Amino acid sequence: MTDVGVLAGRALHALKMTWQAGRVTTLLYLVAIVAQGMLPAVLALLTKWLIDGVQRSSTSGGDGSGSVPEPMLTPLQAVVCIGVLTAVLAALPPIAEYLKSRLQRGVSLLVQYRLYSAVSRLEGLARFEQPEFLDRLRMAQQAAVTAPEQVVASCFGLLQAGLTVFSFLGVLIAISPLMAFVTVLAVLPALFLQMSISRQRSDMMWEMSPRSRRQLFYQRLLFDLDAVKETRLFGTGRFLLERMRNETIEINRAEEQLDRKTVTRHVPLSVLSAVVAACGLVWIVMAALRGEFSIGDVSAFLAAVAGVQSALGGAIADATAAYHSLLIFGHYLDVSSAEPDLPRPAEPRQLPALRRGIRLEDVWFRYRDDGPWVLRGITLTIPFGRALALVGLNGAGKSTLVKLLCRMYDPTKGRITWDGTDIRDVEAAELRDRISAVFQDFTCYDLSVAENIAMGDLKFLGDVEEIRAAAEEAGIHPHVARFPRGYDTMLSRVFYQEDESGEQEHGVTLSGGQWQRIALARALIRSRRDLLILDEPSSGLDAAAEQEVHDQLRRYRANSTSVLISHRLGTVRHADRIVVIQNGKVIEEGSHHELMDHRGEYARLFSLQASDYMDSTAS
Ligand SMILES: Nc1ncnc2c1ncn2[C@@H]1O[C@H](COP(=O)(O)OP(=O)(O)OP(=O)(O)O)[C@@H](O)[C@H]1O
Repeated sequence: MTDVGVLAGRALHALKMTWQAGRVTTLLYLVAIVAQGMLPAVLALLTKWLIDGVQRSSTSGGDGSGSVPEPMLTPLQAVVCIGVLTAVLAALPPIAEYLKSRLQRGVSLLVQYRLYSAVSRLEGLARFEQPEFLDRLRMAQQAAVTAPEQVVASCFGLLQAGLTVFSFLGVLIAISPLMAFVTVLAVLPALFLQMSISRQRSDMMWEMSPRSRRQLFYQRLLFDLDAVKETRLFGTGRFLLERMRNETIEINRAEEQLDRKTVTRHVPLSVLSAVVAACGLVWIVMAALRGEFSIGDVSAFLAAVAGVQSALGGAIADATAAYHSLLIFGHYLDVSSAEPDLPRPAEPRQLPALRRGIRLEDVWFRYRDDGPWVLRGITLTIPFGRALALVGLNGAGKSTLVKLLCRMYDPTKGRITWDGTDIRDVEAAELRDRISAVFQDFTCYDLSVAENIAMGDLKFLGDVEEIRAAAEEAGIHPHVARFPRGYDTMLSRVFYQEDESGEQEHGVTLSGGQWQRIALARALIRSRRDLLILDEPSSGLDAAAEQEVHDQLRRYRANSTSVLISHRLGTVRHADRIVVIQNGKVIEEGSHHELMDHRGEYARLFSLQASDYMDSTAS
């Protein structure tokens, strides 16, 4: 159970955000809530005065005598006030609703912006691979949209209910303290029951949240475009559907149990509350018949019992909603205040333009403290102005090494230097600004061709010449030239684009190889960077295209510092230096000819691939 102090802190935080989202709106909303909370009791009091005034006039001929106390207003004044206040009370709900929606929109904007800014401040990748963080992030995304507004709405709802209850009790105490006591007594049993049930409901929702997350996961697999392909082919749709159904059944079962408990306890307690209220009514009617209370008092009592009961019911519902929202809001606060995942240098150093080279010195790395070592004491140099190739079997650690070069993670042991400067002493953003890359698992953005390419360097967004030059270097320009709207063509299956007349039209779907060229163009538009990383840049290309892209890249890489990873050894043979990695260690290093003469792993792999081609041509 989360502690009350923590929940109060979160509620204050949510209220502060609401205030920041719109001060005037918050104040107006508060006024509307206070008015809505107090007006019913004021109306009950006015009604009592009206009835008492009418009774006095009818029993004493208007001379003001008799057992009924003299009301503060004449019947006419009371009627006018009742009319005006009833009109105000009728107008308030839509106004309050409008103010609430306005606040909700402001808060959502603020909260979402803060959440996603906090997520973008995480510079490394490690957090995004922790299931616990991802779960929290998912809950925080949910919370970002709904929780603050729910917390605020619930807090204001509680305030309104509290005001209604206290103002009714105030009216009753003025008539008779005993009557106020009977009213409270009548609602107490139901109140305790609701409190206990609401706590159990919140706990149940919390316990069920892992199931709800799994339910969402299966749901997504059932309509996600990439997943649908496999679920159709492998026929796994029904299997996933069943799993989703089972999660839902379990959640429903827990809800059903609690609902049954609520009904079986609620019915007798509600009856008890009604009996106490009825006894109170009998008592007050008897007392009125004895002349101890006026008819106005009886009417105020009836209004107060109904008002207090319904307000308390509303208050409990609001408290339950607030409790649940505050639990979820905790995830938002955790994520938005998450510490940086990569240690920041106390006094960041400037990164000089690369002149000598990048060096890995005895670099050890594992993804988790309890995981296996992926890199085991790698020492190698990427010389300035030279092309280095990394070669090795699947899982050898090549991509991991590249991620360390970009400082997506820090080495567990050892260091990486840039002309002698440890890259941990430099701001990660400054380091990355010096690097361009095509990753093995590059991103396909549902954006236009031009935007997809300019994502490599946003200063070229809108610069048609630069975008086209990068596309030509990557060999995608001839394809783009055939697209209906050239570089403005949307590359998406899930979004439409609008033509000049505002009509929606389909975008273009690219092949894997075409996407790879777009990713290459994105890396190439990031020109004049110190280091170019190419992790399998041509794996999806046909043989002729691969040859063409590599010839192009060779010209592009001449005299610049680059790292190329490829399983096609024919494409790495021209590199100035080739490093062979096996099980996270460098086992061979040299030029293509040196390594072939050495007759080690590289020579074995190269001959294997070459013989494969030879066999194919021979047969
Ligand atoms: N994010 C990660 N978390 C945990 N382990 C990982 C992660 N990424 C990679 N690994 C593990 O690290 C090892 C090296 O993976 P890496 O991707 O660096 O190999 P690679 O040489 O690039 O392989 P390939 O040629 O298949 O691309 C593998 O055993 C892999 O399972």
